[in-house]
Amino acid sequence: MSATIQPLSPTQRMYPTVGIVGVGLIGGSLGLALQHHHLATQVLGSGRSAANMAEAIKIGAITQIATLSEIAEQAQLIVLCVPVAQTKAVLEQIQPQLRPETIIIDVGSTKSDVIAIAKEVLGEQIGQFIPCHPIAGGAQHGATAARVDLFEQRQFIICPLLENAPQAIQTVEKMWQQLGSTVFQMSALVHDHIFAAVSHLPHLLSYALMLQVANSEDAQAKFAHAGAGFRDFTRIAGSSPEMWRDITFANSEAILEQLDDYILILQHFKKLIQDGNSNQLEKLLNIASQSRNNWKG
Ligand SMILES: NC(=O)c1ccc[n+]([C@@H]2O[C@H](COP(=O)([O-])OP(=O)(O)OC[C@H]3O[C@@H](n4cnc5c(N)ncnc54)[C@H](O)[C@@H]3O)[C@@H](O)[C@H]2O)c1
Ligand SMILES: O=C(O)C(=O)C[C@]1(C(=O)O)C=C[C@@H](O)C=C1
Repeated sequence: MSATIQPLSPTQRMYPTVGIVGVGLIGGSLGLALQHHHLATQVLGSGRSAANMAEAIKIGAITQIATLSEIAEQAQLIVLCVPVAQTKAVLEQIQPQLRPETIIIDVGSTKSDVIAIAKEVLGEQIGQFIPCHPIAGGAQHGATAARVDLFEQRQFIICPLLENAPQAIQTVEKMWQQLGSTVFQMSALVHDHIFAAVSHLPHLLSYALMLQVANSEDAQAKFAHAGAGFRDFTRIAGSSPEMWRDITFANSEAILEQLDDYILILQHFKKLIQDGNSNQLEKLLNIASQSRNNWKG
């Protein structure tokens, strides 16, 4: 845990120059945190929107705006913090200048698709790519939403490739531990299955409920009187539509499985309500309530 990890001296910095591609919520928070913990001397940032990059400089998330070529030439660590469907375009631009000692990691919410793209673009250099995913975030997006403490007391997942050097994985692990995260390793398949259930499906459900209420004739009255339950359930419906469109299609197989199971439960609930079967409904609500109350998340 972060409390037991000693800070590094400047000479021990693992990656003196870090390049962040996509300086939004995650990229911006990483830039702030790396500098706060003195883990990088220079943080180069590359992005798609000039206004967002200006904000990234203003809040100090990056020390300099750079092109992808400059990042590939100068950074010891490159972190891809773009929506997952942008991975291919970014890697294709980095690959021609990629130095053999540079490590690339990503923070994408899906892993199998990102790994397939990285293998396709990087070919024999795939060992330099370490697939990652911080389980930290929020519904706001862009550099304005960046937070220096975003990764503290959060999980960080690595889905190592056979081609990755153990030493390179250890260095990435150590960096995220210094940022306050607890690091776990798992396969991409297991990762995508788990997060389809506990992250991707909940986001789709939240968007769906928001749509249902917003599209109803008396939407104004509903919004005017909605309380904490609706607010909690729909918080994540304010998340980036581009990011969630990409995640949904990147992990569609696992998400569809979870969606089918969820629909079965909803249909079962519907039948119990139609039949007036309050005993059975209460039994199921009890199981769910106990599971939620026992969950330490
Ligand atoms: N938001 C979360 O809760 C969360 C949590 C964990 C992981 N992630 C993953 O992190 C990544 C970034 O998410 P975010 O929440 O920071 O989103 P964000 O929208 O805040 O930031 C993404 C940034 O990438 C930039 N960008 C998009 N395409 C680009 C391109 N081709 N080249 C350069 N920059 C480009 C955008 O302009 C934006 O500033 C996504 O892959 C997402 O799946 C998000
Ligand atoms: O805190 C939030 O709002 C989040 O949705 C964060 C959250 C999640 O827990 O589902 C979202 C996407 C990720 O890839 C990781 C974390």
